[in-house]
Amino acid sequence: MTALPDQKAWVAPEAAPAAPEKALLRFITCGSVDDGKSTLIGRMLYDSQMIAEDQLEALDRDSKKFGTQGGALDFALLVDGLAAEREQGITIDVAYRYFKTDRRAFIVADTPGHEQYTRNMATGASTADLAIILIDARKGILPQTRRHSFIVSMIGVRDVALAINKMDLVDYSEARFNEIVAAYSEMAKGLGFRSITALPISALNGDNIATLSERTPWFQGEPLLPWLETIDAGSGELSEAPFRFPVQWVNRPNLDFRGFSGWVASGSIKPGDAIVALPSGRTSKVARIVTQDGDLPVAVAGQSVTLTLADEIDVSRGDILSSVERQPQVASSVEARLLWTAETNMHPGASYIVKLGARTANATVSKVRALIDIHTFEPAPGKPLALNEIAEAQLRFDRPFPIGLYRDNRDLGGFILIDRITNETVAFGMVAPNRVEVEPPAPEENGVDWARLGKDLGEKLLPALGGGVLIGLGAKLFGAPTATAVTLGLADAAFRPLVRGWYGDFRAALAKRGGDDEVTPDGAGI
Ligand SMILES: Nc1nc2c(ncn2[C@@H]2O[C@H](COP(=O)(O)OP(=O)(O)OP(=O)(O)O)[C@@H](O)[C@H]2O)c(=O)[nH]1
Repeated sequence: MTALPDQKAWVAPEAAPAAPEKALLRFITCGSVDDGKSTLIGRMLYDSQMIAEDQLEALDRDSKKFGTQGGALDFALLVDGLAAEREQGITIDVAYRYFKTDRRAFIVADTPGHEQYTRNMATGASTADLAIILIDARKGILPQTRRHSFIVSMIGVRDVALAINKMDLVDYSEARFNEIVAAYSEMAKGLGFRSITALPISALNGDNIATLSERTPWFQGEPLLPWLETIDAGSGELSEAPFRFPVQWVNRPNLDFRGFSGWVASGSIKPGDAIVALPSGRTSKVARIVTQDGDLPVAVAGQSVTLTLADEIDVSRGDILSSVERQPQVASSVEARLLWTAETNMHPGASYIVKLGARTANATVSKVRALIDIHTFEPAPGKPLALNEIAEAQLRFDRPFPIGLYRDNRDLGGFILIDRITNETVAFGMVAPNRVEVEPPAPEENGVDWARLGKDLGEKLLPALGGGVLIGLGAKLFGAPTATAVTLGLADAAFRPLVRGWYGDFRAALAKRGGDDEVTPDGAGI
């Protein structure tokens, strides 16, 4: 057996005092295919000494068999667990990895770079506090970088690490790094990130991962792992927000105890505080905050507890207990962003099941207001959604829900749509203010450009026919389709070749529209 390379010790900076236990940090790695996501995660596991001796031996064996590094350790193999993806060399599912350093524990979602797996990426992002967006230093910003950045922002991730990877392949060029950072900052304007922290790295060689690299003396920032250990991402603001407690379970072990179990989605609560149960609107006061380790004097965002109330009010699974002064809206119609995740297209007007927290209802997409063009982030005319498309839409539920904006509270603003028959999740939804409504261009109706038709009639056909006045009158009296048929009927045999080509397009458009009695199926009428 070949000797394994020494596992680089991950040492916390010397001066750092024994840090208090930090909250778990959930993050996602995303980027285009082959940007090095799996390699980066493998490298982080390795540098934080999270790889057991036997795993390291297996990695060494696998690296020789499948690796891309000429026998040296190929860290991507630690993470790309599935046999199929090893053969194809791509990540096809979301792999969650747990690792910890002396100062923090992490859960990282490694998500696929391929476009058809955008939904997996969105799944990974839905629990993340932070995103590492990888960019191959040679390639710069790719379409997937834009798509992933957009989805990450839509799903509520506010802090981003822009990891410009494979710096070894661009000679650790400061100019190239700055160029990509500038382009990304420009692109990300309007995505609403709170912070973008750029780092030049080589996941393969370990540059700027655990320690600062001598090969980038120009880099003034922190290496990735120490930065991840200390960043305050995600939930800080939630403790300041109004109290929201989605009830996951009505806990009734005996006649003397009735508690409501769940987790504090935002804000804080203490015994004696007034609450309102939604959607019923009944009010009471918190009597006790019960946990396995005894009663608490206060519970804050992120804690799982059981609340007992001073009064016997009707509360069921899926209800929200809220602060009385600042209550969420209770609504049966919402504006939302939808990411379509099903292979089958959206059926306009169809009824889906909406699941928001522990509550479900019937839902219809009443209007697709605008599609979001993932390359320009600009809205385009709305239409039923296909796989991986994103739209701003209006939904109607058959009963009222307590809701909130997703960006304020994922628990009250995030939902999924489920197909009633296949039980498949067809869309992720986020309650969001509607920005725009884009209607399809008015003259184009049912595939027929009526304006162009009229223009062509006037400019080309009618002068030739010499019957302009009559046809113009016909158009006014009968409307455009009938007038066109009349025109065609009047056309002299001499003009038939001209008319036929033009008429063929027209007929195809009408056929798409569902046929028109005045037009014979094979065009034999002319
Ligand atoms: N030279 C160099 N190669 C790298 C670096 N990071 C990753 N690679 C190589 O780039 C290729 C792709 O890396 P992966 O980690 O599999 O990429 P990925 O982004 O996980 O790709 P998918 O799983 O297909 O989404 C592999 O051959 C890696 O060894 C780096 O910093 N420098």
